[in-house]
Amino acid sequence: MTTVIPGSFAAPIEVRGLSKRFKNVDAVTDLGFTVPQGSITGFLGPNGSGKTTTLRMILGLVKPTSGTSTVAGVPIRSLVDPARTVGAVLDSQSLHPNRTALDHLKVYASAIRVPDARARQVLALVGLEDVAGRKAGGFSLGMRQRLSLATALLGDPRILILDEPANGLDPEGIAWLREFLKGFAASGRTVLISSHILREVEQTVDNLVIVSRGSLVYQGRMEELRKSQQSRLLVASSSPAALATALAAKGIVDARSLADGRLAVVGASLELVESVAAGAGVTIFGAVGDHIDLEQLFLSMTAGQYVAGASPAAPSGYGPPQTYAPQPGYAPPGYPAQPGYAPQPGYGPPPGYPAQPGYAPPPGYGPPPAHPQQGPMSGGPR
Ligand SMILES: Nc1ncnc2c1ncn2[C@@H]1O[C@H](COP(=O)(O)OP(=O)(O)OP(=O)(O)O)[C@@H](O)[C@H]1O
Repeated sequence: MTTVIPGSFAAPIEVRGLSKRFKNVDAVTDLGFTVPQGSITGFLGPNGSGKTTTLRMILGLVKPTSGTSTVAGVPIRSLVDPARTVGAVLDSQSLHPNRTALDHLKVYASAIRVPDARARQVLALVGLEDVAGRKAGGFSLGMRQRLSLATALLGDPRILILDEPANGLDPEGIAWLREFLKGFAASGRTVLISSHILREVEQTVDNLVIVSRGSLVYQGRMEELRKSQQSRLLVASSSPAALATALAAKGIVDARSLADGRLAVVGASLELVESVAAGAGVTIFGAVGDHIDLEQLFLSMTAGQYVAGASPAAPSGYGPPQTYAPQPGYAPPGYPAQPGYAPQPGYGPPPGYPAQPGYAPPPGYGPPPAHPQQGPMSGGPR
């Protein structure tokens, strides 16, 4: 059961008309979506479709060319205590190799002014307490991912943003992450998790935002997308046209001719098709079941066949749900209009966040100078 956090009426993450152009590359174009509270929202798209750029804009690490985004109802730079509202992992590779897991966490605990004791707590949360004294340089990819996640959890945030956290994880690691995130969301908190492989997050996410070439192609609940998957029968017969007519007379109207001469029939069993064919004097030469899986659907959506707001155009009768709009209830009534987002010169993480790799913070800003490599919001501006 989802717990609603009192007083938090704004959507955890709201993106409106967001665009980013890098010189001559349109990385993100007029993107809009809402991440519902308590959801684990998968942010999916092929490599280069603008996911990381979007996450960086939401986190205030990249200045949008146009559009707005809010976290907990306000532009991220307006959050009073950002690390306690949102934790993010953008790059788990940027851990200092000679620093122990515990020391790494203490550095960032100090930067966001949480007690050192919290470092041990988050290590336990991600199952790394046994390697607290080991240097991160010797960590496997999975351990690095966990340590990055622990860093993001230091401020006990109610929103987590994770960029490809399942990347390179083995099935056991993915299963662990799934259970962790489900537990996180079950307490009413919210996760936005990106991936370029639907299968990787299919069992984890309950809501989806799918992008292709920087634009939205689908937004909605996972179960809606699942429902759109239908099995069909591919029937070879002596007269596809006569069979289609006979099926239509029995109320089976979704029967289409394929280029190979077979009839693709949706919503009828083989027994029914055989009996209708027999009644119409049509001979069936053979029939096979055909099931399109979610990954195929995802690939077809991101191959540019579908556009946001349009009806699916797949000739085979398969496609995503007809409406790509947010689900009812996902945009709370009375949700306040977003103020214009006016990024500051020298755009970067909001005050209260440690420095990011590649990010040049103002003097005196960020964690201890030795190795400002990662924090509750890791990664740097591009
Ligand atoms: N700093 C930059 N300068 C120029 N182009 C950039 C920059 N950052 C990203 N891009 C381009 O913007 C597009 C979107 O990249 P982005 O990294 O956001 O996509 P992505 O969906 O996260 O991809 P991946 O899954 O490979 O990380 C790509 O064409 C990329 O080359």
